[in-house]
Amino acid sequence: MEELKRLVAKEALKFIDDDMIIGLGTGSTTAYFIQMLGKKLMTGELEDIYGIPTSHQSRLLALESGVPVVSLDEVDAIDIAVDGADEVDPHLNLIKGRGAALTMEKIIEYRAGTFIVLVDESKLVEYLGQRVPVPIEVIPAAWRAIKEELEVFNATAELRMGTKKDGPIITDNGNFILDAKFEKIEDPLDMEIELNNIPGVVENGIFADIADIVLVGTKEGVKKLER
Ligand SMILES: O=C(CO)[C@H](O)[C@H](O)COP(=O)(O)O
Repeated sequence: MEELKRLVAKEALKFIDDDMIIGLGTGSTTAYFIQMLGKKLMTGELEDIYGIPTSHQSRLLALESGVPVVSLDEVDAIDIAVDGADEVDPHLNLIKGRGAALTMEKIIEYRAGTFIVLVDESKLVEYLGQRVPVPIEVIPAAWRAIKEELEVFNATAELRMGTKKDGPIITDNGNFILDAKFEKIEDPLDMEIELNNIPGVVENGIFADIADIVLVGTKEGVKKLER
């Protein structure tokens, strides 16, 4: 599995040129990409690259790997964003947010000229919601009301708990995460909009219609899917 992650990360580097502003995703697959990008900058194979991190994780890793970082308000445009995903459907709609960084990820990736997604073939699904719940970032005071309101969509939601912390996890933005299990998401774009219409929802992990390219790591090599 780690080999497949490395493989797609290496493939993503082929899309990178000098003078680019790159959205840096969060998670274990993108971590390989950030480290490889750092190496190319150190050897001089790439120059004048700036990364826009989508989380504390990607920011710290970029700094450690020698990738200079800037924030969204310092740039006019983002050339490319590279990130992982938890599910990819046949139309390249995604579920993201296992790493709880979905809000900043969507802010950056929505605005990127090209959004490249890195997954292994186990993440390909027939419909969204097949394997994983949809993470929803919520304002802490509203978590219980939102959990109950999600029943309208036949979803059962759990407050995500910390592992090396007592109580719920706190996102980079100071909020909670509800993991909402849906029976089947028939219309990802509609559901993405509906969820964001609930007062107290900051953002949800359905990324409909924004991925341009999905690089899929398989035992036979990397497959490129395009929208
Ligand atoms: O959405 C994410 C973090 O919020 C990740 O990109 C997603 O969970 C995939 O992670 P990994 O590459 O470790 O499987």
